[in-house]
Amino acid sequence: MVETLASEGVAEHQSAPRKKIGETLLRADNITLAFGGVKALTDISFEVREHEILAIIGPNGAGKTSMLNVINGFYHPQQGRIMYLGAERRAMRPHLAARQGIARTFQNVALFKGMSTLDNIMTGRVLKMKSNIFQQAIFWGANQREEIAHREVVEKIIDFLEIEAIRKTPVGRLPYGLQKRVELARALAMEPKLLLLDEPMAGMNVEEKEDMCRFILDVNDEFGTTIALIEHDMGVVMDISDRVVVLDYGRKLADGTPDEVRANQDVIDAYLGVSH
Ligand SMILES: Nc1ncnc2c1ncn2[C@@H]1O[C@H](COP(=O)(O)OP(=O)(O)OP(=O)(O)O)[C@@H](O)[C@H]1O
Repeated sequence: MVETLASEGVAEHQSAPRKKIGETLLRADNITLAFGGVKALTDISFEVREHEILAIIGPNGAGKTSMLNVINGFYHPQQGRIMYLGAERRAMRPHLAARQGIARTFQNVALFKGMSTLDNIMTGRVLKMKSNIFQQAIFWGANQREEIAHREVVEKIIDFLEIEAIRKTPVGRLPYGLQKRVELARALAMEPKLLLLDEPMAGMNVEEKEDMCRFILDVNDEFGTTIALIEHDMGVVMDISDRVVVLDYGRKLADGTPDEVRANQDVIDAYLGVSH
């Protein structure tokens, strides 16, 4: 359910400058994406700046997930282009986008349920591994050193996200909030420049949401990771975002700071259901 902009906590929020936002990391220029007769995105342009937390919001079906799928190369728009790290990005597959530093989590947790937390997070290192599985099977010398280096990165992330206690637990046995945290850990294991989070708080209770908010802010602060997230909880969006892009029926309705977006009449109308 989409909450209204007047949800609890929003009115009191004062956005305080926390950090220095950098240059444009990624820019979407006039993106149009259609599935047959359904236009999911129409002429969408916005940018994601280094070190910021950008929220993409909008009612159900507004095109938010489609936009993330365009950014990570899963969908190829019929029109428009993605500029990334100062250059136009050619059509690519998600694993190539991942190699370029774009990692994501999914609306419904997408983990290997029978595998442990540790092994799931290690899969986030696969694209960074130099040795192939045959070399790893022999496991000596350089391969051993590489394995140890990857483990060190993963151990740091486990420590950072406070999931030591569940490192050996199969993720299918974990409560939903912790599964979401493991998915975040796996995305972080890719050491992304741009982290895409699709509804990171969906289905969580208040306490789990507070934890996830804290981890998102910490990742952004301590690793300097740029984050673009989709979230329906307006209290969360207004509290943690530097900027907000609002989509509605596949079109961009507004783009600005939380305060600007909150005061935008088109946004208020869309959320209060004024007819178009
Ligand atoms: N693979 C697809 N095939 C056909 N139509 C699609 C596909 N993906 C998305 N759509 C359509 O595109 C529109 C935008 O969907 P999208 O999932 O991007 O919206 P959303 O804002 O993420 O919605 P929600 O908040 O419900 O997740 C919808 O009308 C949806 O039905």
